[in-house]
Amino acid sequence: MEKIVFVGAGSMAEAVIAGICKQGTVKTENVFVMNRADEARLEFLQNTYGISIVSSDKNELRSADLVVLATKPKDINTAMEQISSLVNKHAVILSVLAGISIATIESGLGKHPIARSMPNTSAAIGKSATGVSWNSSISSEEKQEILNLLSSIGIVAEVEEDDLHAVTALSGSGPAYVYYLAEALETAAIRAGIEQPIARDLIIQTIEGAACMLRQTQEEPSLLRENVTSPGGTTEAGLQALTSGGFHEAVFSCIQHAEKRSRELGSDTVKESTSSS
Ligand SMILES: NC(=O)C1=CN([C@@H]2O[C@H](COP(=O)(O)OP(=O)(O)OC[C@H]3O[C@@H](n4cnc5c(N)ncnc54)[C@H](O)[C@@H]3O)[C@@H](O)[C@H]2O)C=CC1
Ligand SMILES: O=C(O)[C@@H]1CCC=N1
Repeated sequence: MEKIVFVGAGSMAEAVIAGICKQGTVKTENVFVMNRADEARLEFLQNTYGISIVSSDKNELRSADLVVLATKPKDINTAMEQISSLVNKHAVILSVLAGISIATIESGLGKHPIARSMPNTSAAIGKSATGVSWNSSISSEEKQEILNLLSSIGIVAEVEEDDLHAVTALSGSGPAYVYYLAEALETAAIRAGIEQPIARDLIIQTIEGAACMLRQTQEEPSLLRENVTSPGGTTEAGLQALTSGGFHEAVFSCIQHAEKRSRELGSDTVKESTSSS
């Protein structure tokens, strides 16, 4: 896919742009970006990644091979109204929006080949964990091109469309849970007397080391946990505190609430488009 237009120029668009530009997946001069109103933001992306800004007549959409939808879910109906008459009828559409169904995109833009994906912000360093599903109009060549593009920003799993809500809860939002854990560990470490920069370094290495152990050893997380946990030792004492603090219930509830919210984002958008038509 030669020419790519990003509709929406926020954090997720930047993470994908950074990933594909760094990996050399596409030529930067063939990547265009537009947003609602923030010229300074577009200039920042242009200066940082060497990509181009969509012109005021949005003519680039007419010749785009791939249009990436990257607005907030609440803004997608308006965005689709603004671009639908301009988008090249052969263009593949790649959505990164939480909750928004393929059917909603088809009703906004017509019958295009559509890939609905859920990456995460680690795309910026080629480490996204992305889920993707397809509509029936997409060809196997187009699927392969999207898989190549998404693989350049991390790992990709093809899933049923309905499972994207759970994928969103798990790996779309997932980096935030890990950062939240890092914040809590750092606060606790400082309270225990460790200097902040030292605490930060130890935490980063601990998270990275544990993730690498999971990948490289291919062992069960429970076995790796048991290997750390000496009977009557410090880890056992720490884990007991997590268990009695409701750790499992909290994690279960976290994923459940995030998944539910993803479903709501989709149905809010459908309601909004029905009430405005
Ligand atoms: N931030 C994250 O970690 C992730 C976000 N997502 C999804 O990515 C999408 C974007 O999220 P963020 O980048 O965080 O949001 P953001 O608020 O940073 O960016 C949204 C962008 O859309 C633009 N926009 C709004 N209306 C527009 C219109 N009519 N035409 C053109 N551009 C328009 C805004 O100007 C802004 O540049 C969301 O749908 C979210 O669900 C998916 C995975 C992870
Ligand atoms: O919080 C959100 O709704 C988006 C989707 C996944 C990550 N951020």
